[in-house]
Amino acid sequence: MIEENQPSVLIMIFGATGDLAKRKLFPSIYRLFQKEKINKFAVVGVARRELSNDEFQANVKESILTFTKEQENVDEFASHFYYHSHDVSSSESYIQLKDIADRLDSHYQLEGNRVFYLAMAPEFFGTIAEQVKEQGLTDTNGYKRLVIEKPFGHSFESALELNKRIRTAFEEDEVYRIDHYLGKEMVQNIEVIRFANALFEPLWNSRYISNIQVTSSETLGVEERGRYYETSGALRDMVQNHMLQMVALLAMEPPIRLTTEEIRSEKVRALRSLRPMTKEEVNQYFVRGQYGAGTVNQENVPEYRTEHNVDPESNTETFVAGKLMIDNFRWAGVPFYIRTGKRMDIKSTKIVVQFKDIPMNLYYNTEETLQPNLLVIHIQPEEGITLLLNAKKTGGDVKSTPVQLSYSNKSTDQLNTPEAYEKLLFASMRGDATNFTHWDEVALSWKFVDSISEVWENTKESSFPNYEAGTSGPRPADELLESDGHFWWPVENLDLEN
Ligand SMILES: NC(=O)C1=CN([C@@H]2O[C@H](COP(=O)(O)OP(=O)(O)OC[C@H]3O[C@@H](n4cnc5c(N)ncnc54)[C@H](OP(=O)(O)O)[C@@H]3O)[C@@H](O)[C@H]2O)C=CC1
Ligand SMILES: O=C1O[C@H](COP(=O)(O)O)[C@@H](O)[C@H](O)[C@H]1O
Repeated sequence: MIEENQPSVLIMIFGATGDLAKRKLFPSIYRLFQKEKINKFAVVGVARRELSNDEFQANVKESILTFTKEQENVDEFASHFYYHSHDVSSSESYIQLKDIADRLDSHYQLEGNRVFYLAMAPEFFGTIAEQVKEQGLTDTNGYKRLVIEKPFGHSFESALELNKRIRTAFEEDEVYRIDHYLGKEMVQNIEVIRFANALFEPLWNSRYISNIQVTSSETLGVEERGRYYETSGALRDMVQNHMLQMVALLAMEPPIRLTTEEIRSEKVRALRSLRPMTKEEVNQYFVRGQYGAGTVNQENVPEYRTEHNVDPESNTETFVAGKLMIDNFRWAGVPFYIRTGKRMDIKSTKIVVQFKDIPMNLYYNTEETLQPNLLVIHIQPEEGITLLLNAKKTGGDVKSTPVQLSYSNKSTDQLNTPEAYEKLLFASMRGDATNFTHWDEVALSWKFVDSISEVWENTKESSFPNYEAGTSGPRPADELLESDGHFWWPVENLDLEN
């Protein structure tokens, strides 16, 4: 059941001295507090290093100032934070944590509601879930929920193993697997655009749509995450979760109701319809890349293989492009192209829906530049929608010209959209699991991605590095579309401002 606003809750953050807690979690909880969405709450931060409550609260205040640039009510806010120095493998430490939790529960009247937020390296996820149960932290009168960060496993087998361990302590409906793309405003908007518009709903199928392109490009490199990224690559880091989640939302059938269960079940059906590939077909449908040295935002940047904690002969992909076919009645024959990479020319996530040409175009003779209709969903950095149409060129002759109808979220609502983590944290407190990934989605995504990684991990890519940093990726990614008679719509030309 989804609770009303102002849930009372004790949040236990495992990994409270880490990067995610500092950059995303403390600022998100602060914004919820400032918006008065929570007032009866306490946070226990858990990590190995020794800190007093005062030192921890000082860290929280510094994070608020750095990442929100605000400090109103920050002392009062930080007074809700407590710290427990803890090694995740020590049972004794969980017993002390239980004592702290019980005391805060009664002090703040939190009704026994507990969110366990795992913001630590994934190898600890299973142990923490088991320990919080064994040491009685989950024996509570209120709800108990586990919010779990990515990556959820490294393959289908490892995800299955992790899931079994978690499920010894939490039911599936108590597990909130984070995919932060599902917290993004315009990703959540996909369903509304599709299902609330008479203009699009009837056209959303293979009769009218030529292809759909989903691009998520980053200018950042691998930064300090070389050790993790070497075992992950762009396929596991971005495709298994964010990219396939966006495809599922674009491809799913309308749910019969807007409930968590109905939406999830339609997403699962869409993922089940992904056309499987044989080993021989993988490189026909998918292209991998790795960045070489280049220039990004006027700065010279090194090649991936010389980044910190990266093998100088690394076979890890930092770029993936792929063609997904969804073998069901609605999408037969319509390619869904996806593309994601690090150190590309632009930071941008966009979806382009390309409609088919009309059967007979009266303007072919007079106008060479007639374009297909496009619906562009701008996920980030700008948020909005653009519809590209053809209209009459002003003047005497009957000639057509492309025109754009644009809606920008920010300029229309005059609001800063809430950060994804703020929305997801609040949803987990309220028991709304709609924008978290169900185990069935995770399992299907891993099975699909495993079929690609099995081939890539067993064949060294001799062309690596095959794209220069600061570009739009390797040439074979363009050829993937050209062989179907398509091309990638250039994301920079589709900006809302243009
Ligand atoms: N950072 C980000 O932007 C994102 C992170 N994530 C995910 O979030 C999770 C955390 O990432 P991030 O914050 O970057 O990681 P960090 O390495 O910055 O933080 C790890 C945290 O774990 C604690 N820790 C490590 N070992 C132990 C132990 N044995 N017992 C108790 N605490 C321990 C560390 O504290 P101490 O050293 O004091 O013990 C620290 O608080 C990962 O799963 C990551 O994949 C997902 C998306 C984005
Ligand atoms: O999950 C991840 O996402 C980020 C990209 O997120 P965005 O919101 O900035 O688009 C990516 O940099 C990171 O490697 C990956 O783990």
